[in-house]
Amino acid sequence: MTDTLTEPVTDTPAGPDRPGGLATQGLSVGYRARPLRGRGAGRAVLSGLDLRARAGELTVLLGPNGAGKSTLLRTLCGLLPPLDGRIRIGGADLAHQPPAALARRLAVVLTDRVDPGLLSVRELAGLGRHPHTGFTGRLTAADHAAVEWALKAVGAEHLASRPAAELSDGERQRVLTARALAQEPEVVLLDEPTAFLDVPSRVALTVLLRDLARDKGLTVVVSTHDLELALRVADAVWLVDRDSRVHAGAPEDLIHSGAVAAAFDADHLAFDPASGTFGLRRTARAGVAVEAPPDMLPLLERALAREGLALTDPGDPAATTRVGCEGADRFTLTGPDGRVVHTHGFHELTRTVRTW
Ligand SMILES: Nc1ncnc2c1ncn2[C@@H]1O[C@H](COP(=O)(O)OP(=O)(O)OP(=O)(O)O)[C@@H](O)[C@H]1O
Repeated sequence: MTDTLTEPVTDTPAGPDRPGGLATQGLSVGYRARPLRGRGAGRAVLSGLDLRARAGELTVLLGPNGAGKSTLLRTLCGLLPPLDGRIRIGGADLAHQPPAALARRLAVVLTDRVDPGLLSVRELAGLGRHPHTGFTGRLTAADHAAVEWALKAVGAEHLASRPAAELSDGERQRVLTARALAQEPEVVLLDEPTAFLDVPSRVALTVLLRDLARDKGLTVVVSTHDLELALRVADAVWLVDRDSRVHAGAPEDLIHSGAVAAAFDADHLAFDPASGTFGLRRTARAGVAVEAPPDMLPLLERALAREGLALTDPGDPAATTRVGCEGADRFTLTGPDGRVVHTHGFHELTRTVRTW
């Protein structure tokens, strides 16, 4: 399912591709053996990659810990030399691009700690403009406007005058993303940009990156462990599986092929292809007959599953426990021995059935 660098630009059936984008051909990424150790050519983490991130799309890189996501992103931005193969940005070979030209086309946010020294947030974001400034490095009005826009886009304009060294992890992550956007590149590579963000901010940043890709024709590649969010928002996914194979396609392609489940299912975690969400594997020890309004059923199912009880039909004669709902969060429990207990709230409910 992977795209190749040589894939022709097509206007059927998928519609015309925008020019630009990022593509790899036969790419191997990894680490060369140190000369002193003198042990061969080094270790490939991922090999034979024929991948394509399209302009105008958010491509999300997924995979378990240690799968090689950071190694791939570092190679794509030129920080690590490829062990083999080629990388093209907008059709031009990465290896042949002068650093100054590359800096205008490609922005990167990695997970490395950045020491901002005495810079303010605005000045730190302003560093993103340097590939565009002249010899003096002085920012023009247009540069300042780009910085203000980028800070606003990531919801960090209120931080602009603060010393960057004082930022929280999540605030710093936003500002570094703003620095990359201020650069106005063709391609943006971000390694776990949502790692330190709270849930609403994760959603906001991921949607922002997708919208920027679409509205401005950017090529955006983001690694993340936010699987469900990525599968909902991303236009395309590169998924590294446990055997170091990379699957590429729309999220639904990889859900449908079983690649998502194969990469992440574990002892306690199971992927549900119908909803595109992960859930805890449940091994019910008994059934519980529940009579409750429909809006309470999902919450009761969650709470009781934690206690090893699976919901059954209210009329099920085999159910040893019964739960009735009286109003908002008041429950009547009938235990296996016929004992009746009235509880208030889900915590009392679960603590009670745990003792039965
Ligand atoms: N500098 C290095 N030298 C040698 N091996 C390295 C180096 N950095 C990482 N590795 C190894 O390369 C493999 C891939 O690591 P990488 O950091 O790319 O994974 P990742 O998918 O980004 O993981 P995570 O989700 O935990 O951040 C791992 O086995 C790691 O130990």
